[in-house]
Amino acid sequence: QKDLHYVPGHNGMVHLFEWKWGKIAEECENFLGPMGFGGVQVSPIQENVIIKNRPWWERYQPISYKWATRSGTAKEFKDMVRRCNNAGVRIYVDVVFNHMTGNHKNAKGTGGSTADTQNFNYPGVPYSGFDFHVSCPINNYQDAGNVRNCELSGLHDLDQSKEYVREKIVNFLNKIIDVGVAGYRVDAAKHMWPEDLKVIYSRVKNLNPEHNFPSGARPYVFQEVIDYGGEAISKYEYNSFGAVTEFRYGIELSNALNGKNQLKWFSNWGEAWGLLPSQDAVVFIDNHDTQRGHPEILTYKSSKKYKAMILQMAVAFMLAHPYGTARIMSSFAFDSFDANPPQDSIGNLISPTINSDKTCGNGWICEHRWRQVYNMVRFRIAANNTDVNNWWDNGQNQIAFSRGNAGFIAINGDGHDFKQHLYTSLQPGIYCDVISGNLENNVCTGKTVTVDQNGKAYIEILANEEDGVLAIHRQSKL
Ligand SMILES: O=C(/C=C/c1ccc(O)c(O)c1)N[C@@H](Cc1ccc(O)cc1)C(=O)NCCCOc1c(-c2ccc(O)c(O)c2)oc2cc(O)cc(O)c2c1=O
Ligand SMILES: [Ca+2]
Repeated sequence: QKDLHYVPGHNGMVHLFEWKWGKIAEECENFLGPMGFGGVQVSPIQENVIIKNRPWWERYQPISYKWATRSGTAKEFKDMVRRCNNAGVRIYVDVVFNHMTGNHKNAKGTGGSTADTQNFNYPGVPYSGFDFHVSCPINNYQDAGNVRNCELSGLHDLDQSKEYVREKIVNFLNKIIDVGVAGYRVDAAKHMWPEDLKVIYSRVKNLNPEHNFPSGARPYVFQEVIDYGGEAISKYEYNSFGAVTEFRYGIELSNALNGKNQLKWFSNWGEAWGLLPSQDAVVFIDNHDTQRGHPEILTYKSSKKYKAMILQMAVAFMLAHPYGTARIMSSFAFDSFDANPPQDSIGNLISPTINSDKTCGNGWICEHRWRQVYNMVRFRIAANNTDVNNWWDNGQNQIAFSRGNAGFIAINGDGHDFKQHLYTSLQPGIYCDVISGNLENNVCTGKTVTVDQNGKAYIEILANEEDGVLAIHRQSKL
């Protein structure tokens, strides 16, 4: 019997990677709330070790469970959760409890804690040698025991089968629930035993009713299990007691839009492709790790405008399709794997500036502020609880489908024009295409689409157009 998890509105969440708490609060009030985004995944809130040059992955080396990072203080975090909840945007915390740090001489944390890492001593928790697995390297992904009980990239591996360790983790997770958070992203879940995770989650409180959650609602827990297939550990070991990140989603869709797969095959996209059950899956195109380690996966890194276009097409498809809970990556520009987030000369994070055209500056990409992205989040809201209907394709990479009688999308992945009269199943009327523009002051700033008395419309996406997508829905009707 699955817990009633509190599932975010299927209108999508955005990962505001490395944003400061105060800035997230503003973004909730000024943009995400008004645009209908379901939630925000924030970077780890627990104190991490300070590493020279401040690589982004220093935040994945905890030194204590104090809420003290470069994103802000405990007070700033609490205030951000309150403001985002009030704006109708839920907060999901990236929690790191598989491990602590690697070996660092004179280790110092972002909250001032010290640790004797060579001797597994973390007074800030406190943890000592007894709380860790004996040091061994993870070196065999065909051996489930090795992957769970040894050190991931040299990071000291906690033993979650120990009552004392469970107690420290559960206390950390419950304090987060107390301030109104809606759930967690569990980092490196693949490296922890499912039965230990099940016990830990069962001890976490229900969501705090003071933040208008349904009474008895359970935290929405989504677990990072990097499973492309072929390893001893499977994503299906984790989805009976929580949601799981579906890593195959981004790969398959990127392949299709990179021409290695044909879009026509996506007519049965979902479990039939070996993906997790829809209600257990968190889906995304790229994430903070794949952006850096997997060049074949689409990212904002638009060395060519073309790349940016097909990322948008992939995100548009993800948001138009009902499968899974969609997460959008919002990044900072980087030119090397380890690159630090935008920071000043003394290591303080520099927040994005918001330009008059709603885009971001200061080295932040803000994919969630791209018109094609936020408009497709609104499409997802308008199409909530409907299925994929009226699938059409041209046998290659031109596809179209409806979502009940609430929405209709067409995608041109071929190198030639898309010109078709198609049944949209929408009410007759004039609709604004939300990819090429907005519905503003009762005018379409982009294309208009006329749906006739029979629900049919002429759909045109020329090969040389900037966006290979056309999308209309019941909220974009004049
Ligand atoms: O590349 C990285 C960091 C990557 C990373 C960080 C957080 C994540 O959630 C993640 O998915 C990846 N870290 C760099 C640099 C590094 C960091 C620490 C260290 O002790 C040594 C090196 C790196 O080259 N790491 C080795 C390859 C990536 O191996 C890591 C993985 C990982 C990658 C692929 C998998 O299939 C998998 O199951 C786990 O997860 C982490 C989780 C962490 O919480 C902290 C980590 O350091 C890591 C992590 O090093
Ligand atoms: Ca482990």
